[in-house]
Amino acid sequence: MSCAPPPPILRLHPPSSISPFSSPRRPHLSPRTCPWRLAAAREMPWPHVLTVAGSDSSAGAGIQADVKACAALGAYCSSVITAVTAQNTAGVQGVHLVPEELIREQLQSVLSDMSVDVVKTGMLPSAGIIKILCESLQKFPVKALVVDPVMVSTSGDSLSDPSTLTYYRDGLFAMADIVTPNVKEASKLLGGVSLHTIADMRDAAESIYKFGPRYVLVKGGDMPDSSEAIDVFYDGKEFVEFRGHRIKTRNTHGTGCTLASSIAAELAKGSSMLNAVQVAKNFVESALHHSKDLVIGNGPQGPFDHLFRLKCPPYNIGSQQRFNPDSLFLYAVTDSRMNKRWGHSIEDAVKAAIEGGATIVQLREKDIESRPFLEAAKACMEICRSSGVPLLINDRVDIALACNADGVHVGQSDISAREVRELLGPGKIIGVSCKTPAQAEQAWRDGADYLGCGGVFPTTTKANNPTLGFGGLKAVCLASKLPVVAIGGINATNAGSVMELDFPNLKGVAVVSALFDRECVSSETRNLRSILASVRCLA
Ligand SMILES: Nc1ncnc2c1ncn2[C@@H]1O[C@H](COP(=O)(O)OP(=O)(O)OP(=O)(O)O)[C@@H](O)[C@H]1O
Ligand SMILES: Cc1ncc(CO)c(N)n1
Ligand SMILES: [Mg+2]
Repeated sequence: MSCAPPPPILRLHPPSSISPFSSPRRPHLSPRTCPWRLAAAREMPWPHVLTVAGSDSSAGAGIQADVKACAALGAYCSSVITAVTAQNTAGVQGVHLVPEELIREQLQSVLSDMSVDVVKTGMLPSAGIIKILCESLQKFPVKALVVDPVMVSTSGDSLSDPSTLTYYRDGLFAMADIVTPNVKEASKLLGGVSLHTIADMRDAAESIYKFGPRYVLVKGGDMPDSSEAIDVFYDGKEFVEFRGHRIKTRNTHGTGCTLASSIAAELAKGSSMLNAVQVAKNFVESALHHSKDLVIGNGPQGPFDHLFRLKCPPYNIGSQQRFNPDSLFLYAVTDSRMNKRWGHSIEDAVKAAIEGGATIVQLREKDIESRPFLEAAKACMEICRSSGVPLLINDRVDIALACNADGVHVGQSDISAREVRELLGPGKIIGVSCKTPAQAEQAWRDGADYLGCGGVFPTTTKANNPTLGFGGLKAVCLASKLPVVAIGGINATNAGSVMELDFPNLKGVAVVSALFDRECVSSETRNLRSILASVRCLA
């Protein structure tokens, strides 16, 4: 079958009413009327954020920041430009508004054709522009709307007309999933109240919530004299304080735009709001950290590097699958002493576990020298890659980096998941051993992918490891926003009872001695897998 390519964009007709450069109206095509869509055998959805914002000539904030942040987080970003600003690291020198009809036209062009998941707004400089946006969103509803009510630049220059306040409060906010003012903007929205403390930020979030958004995040980036950058989140019932390290740097131009578009990107990828805000907050903090010493421009406030992860060594775009929590179903954790006892090499043990149906493997080698460990890890990587089973390394980030493992598992006394994430980059899997709801919360905040919770039963594999029982496991599962794998004393006799607990985020069991302190690792694994499968199907 031959597929016609998209027609070229021709400008053969007389100029339209909008500007001498605009092309004639072309019909808005639906997928069914696009012959070239048939060319794709398997269509892959691409999370899509549309930013409706102003251009920043210094490219640290505005549309330019939004496009970079979305790209860094794996979302496509289209843009409707509301204004063109002349800015640099010293401040805003000029602002020119795009004609309202052309803004309407841009919205129509993108929203009618491009399957936008989330709209994020930045600089909406006039009341008329907000009105046009509300109308367009009514015509083309999207999954979520993130409103960053940009009013004043950090340099103190005004970026919106005072008449917009009413249109934000009485129009756009009611359509918004989240509104993200900084303290100055929150104050303006509330008629000039002064905000100095966290308690003030909470009060402001509560008042702004009354305008109708589903969530409010009052950002504290500009709160003076704090070693932490604290943002206050409110969902109408509860407050959550998002606390991060305050990075000492002049390069904070565009943090607000970046935070809002990162939230939008995560929502477009399917995250919950709380998770999206946490990922966005971590992303801004990491970007500032990696950019703190960069120098661009001579003014007081410089841009930062949204694409810092491209410079991180293990950033292998496309080489890894995204973490699939179902891979925790039967988690095989190796132990060198057990292997020695049975005369197995690490490679043989891993091969046998995979043959028997292990769905993820962790090398937990506590008494082996670094060099032979790395050699074995490289060999295990080949085995795991060829079978599509992820391989994680316990604790040793250096070994994981050197063998390009799929991730690292850390305990409470190892370096934190946040630090591991910094070292490994975004594409790797990070697991954390947790015994309490508080540890589970921290692991999620630190950017981990899953929790190992135990010991569920008494175990001899790990010394001084208190037993949690089903009660402790339940408490962690209920508190955890991450998938959980149960560990500790699990074997063929009791694995079924763990799976029968049926907590939604309890994805599987991790086993050490039940597989590796045995002569035939593959048949032990096969047996355990069939026990697990008799309780729960692996999706
Ligand atoms: N120095 C810093 N270190 C760490 N995080 C910061 C720092 N400055 C701001 N942030 C964080 O960046 C995010 C954006 O908040 P901020 O208050 O700076 O927004 P904003 O004033 O709208 O930014 P801008 O207008 O410059 O784009 C928040 O999560 C805030 O906590
Ligand atoms: C265009 C634009 N949007 C937003 C901000 C806020 O940082 C800015 N400085 N410039
Ligand atoms: Mg801002």
